[in-house]
Amino acid sequence: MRIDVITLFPEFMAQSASLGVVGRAAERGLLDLHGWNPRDYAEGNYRRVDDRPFGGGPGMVMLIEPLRACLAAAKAADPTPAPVIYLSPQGKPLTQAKVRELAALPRMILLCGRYEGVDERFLAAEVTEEISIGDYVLSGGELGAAVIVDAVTRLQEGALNDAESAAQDSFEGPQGLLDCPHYSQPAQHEWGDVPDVLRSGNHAAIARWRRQQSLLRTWLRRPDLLDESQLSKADRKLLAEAREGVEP
Ligand SMILES: NC(=O)c1ccc(N[C@@H]2CC[C@@H](O)C2)nc1
Repeated sequence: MRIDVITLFPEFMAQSASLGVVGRAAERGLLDLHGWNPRDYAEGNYRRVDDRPFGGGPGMVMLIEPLRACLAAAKAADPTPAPVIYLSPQGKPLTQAKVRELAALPRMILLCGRYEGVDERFLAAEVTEEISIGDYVLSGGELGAAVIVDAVTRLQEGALNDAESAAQDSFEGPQGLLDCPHYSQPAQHEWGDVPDVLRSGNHAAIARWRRQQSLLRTWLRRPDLLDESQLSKADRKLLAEAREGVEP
């Protein structure tokens, strides 16, 4: 997958995509990441990318023309069509379903704003969709872009080996349940022992326990994610059994 990021801080994107699973995927050619800096496309000896807002008020607004030239350069670099996605608190909240949709694309262009934001006329003319990574304000869209790069890259075929299978992650299953608890060495510890079932070698029992824990945890922590009408008969039975004696 090719991802082009328009940002005043391309070095930030390069660094965040050089680590761990994403870094390895990039090395494997599963991610082709390019940074584009609007300042490189700003005219004049000050190379302005921002200016004061009409109507007054604090802060600065990113100008149309440097962004327009920068986006044109990114598009000219590769003929593959791509949605232009603007990161902002006014965007549609990012979900794993949206991540899966984006991960299936051959390419996307991520636009990261700074200051008070981008001239509305650029957004109206060039942006396909706005995405928010949560209901809070950041100083730039780069962290949102890094979140999207990470989330879509780990879903690329070959990015994760079996042990890291994405399917075990929260929100990954068909019902989008939270992940179950995980344990490793030591089996006994002053903070508690590993549940016996996990050491039983009984893979059916282990899978059942993990599913039950995911159902219970989702019910306790994120009931908004649990649509019981969508649960199988087996899952409803597991959840009922787990609920006994548990106060939400
Ligand atoms: N919640 C989010 O996804 C988010 C995205 C961007 C952002 N800040 C940038 C700076 C100026 C404007 O481009 C928007 N804050 C929050």
